[in-house]
Amino acid sequence: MAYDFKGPVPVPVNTAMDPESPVGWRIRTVEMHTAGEPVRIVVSGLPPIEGDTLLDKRRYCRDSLDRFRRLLMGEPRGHRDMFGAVLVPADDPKADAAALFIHNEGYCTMCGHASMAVVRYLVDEGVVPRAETGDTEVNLQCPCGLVRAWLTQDNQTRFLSVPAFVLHKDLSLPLPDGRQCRMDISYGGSFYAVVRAGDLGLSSDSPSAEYVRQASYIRRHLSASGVKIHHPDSADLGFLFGVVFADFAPLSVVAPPPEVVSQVIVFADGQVDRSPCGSGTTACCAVLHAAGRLPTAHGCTFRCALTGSEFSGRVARETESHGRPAVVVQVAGRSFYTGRAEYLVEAEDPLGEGFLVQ
Ligand SMILES: O=C(O)[C@H]1NCC[C@@H]1O
Repeated sequence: MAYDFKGPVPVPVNTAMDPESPVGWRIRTVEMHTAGEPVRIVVSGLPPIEGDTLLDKRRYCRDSLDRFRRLLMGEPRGHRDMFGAVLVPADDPKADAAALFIHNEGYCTMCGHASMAVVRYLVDEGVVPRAETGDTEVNLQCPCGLVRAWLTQDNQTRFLSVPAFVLHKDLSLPLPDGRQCRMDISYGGSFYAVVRAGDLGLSSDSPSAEYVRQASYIRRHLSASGVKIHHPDSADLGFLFGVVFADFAPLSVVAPPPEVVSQVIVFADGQVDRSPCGSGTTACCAVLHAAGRLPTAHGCTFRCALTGSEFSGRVARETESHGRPAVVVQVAGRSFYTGRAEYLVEAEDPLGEGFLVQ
């Protein structure tokens, strides 16, 4: 499959234009999905993204180019649950390419489903030449760090994420009926609160709006109770990105390792993942491993309870992160093309910069 993007620096720069206005820019994208979750890959047409490191570039986009995120993610070009990846030159010499991730609220630090799509795209484009036999290795720099990935000959992607760890174990979450339920805060390239869906009365039949409501309750509770979320690598990584509602048995119960974990992930501003969420799966594996419930190398299927789409996940090895026990998790899935597009904004369009209906 051939697209217009060629080479490892995919952002042609038109410096004559005004980055303060989206009018006149022609932003080209390749549209994909991974396990049902959209990935709008921005391959060209954005203003120059300044910054020495990827985290600097992420900050620059947030502070100076956010109108482009809003117009690409918001309506009428996108929707509340749209997700994107912006390809930028890598500053890590070990990386083949780098990506920033965008969603309905901002810029996340890791994205498994989008990394899988970007890896396939980079190989199809020839940015990373496809191995004649066997898997093609692609090193993708993400804001959280370097992600090693492999594309198989039949276009499945698997990746090894950055070290994952449980930051807060066994926090107590008060429920409206006076009971308390257990919650962990776990890092899988982004921080997630991991709860058992059943403890909050949620099941695979529950509407997605109910998951969104409960995620917002959990966020409010964590923020009011002053739970600190920090990552020793960078202050930019230290924030709660989402909530994993998983169906595993209470972690205090002795049970065999799960074969299938059914889960729903809500992230950013009430955005609902259609996929099992690569970084959420990573965070979930770290919780299960820390609880002695997921031995190293035990393969597990992670299924999105809303769409039925699946990733496989397993702890590849134990490691440590700044003196804390951690694990390297491997996640695998598959991405598909859905189209390509060129987006523009007309000067007379009062809704040109995009919007979201609450
Ligand atoms: O796969 C993932 O990691 C993600 N999907 C949407 C939100 C997360 O970044």
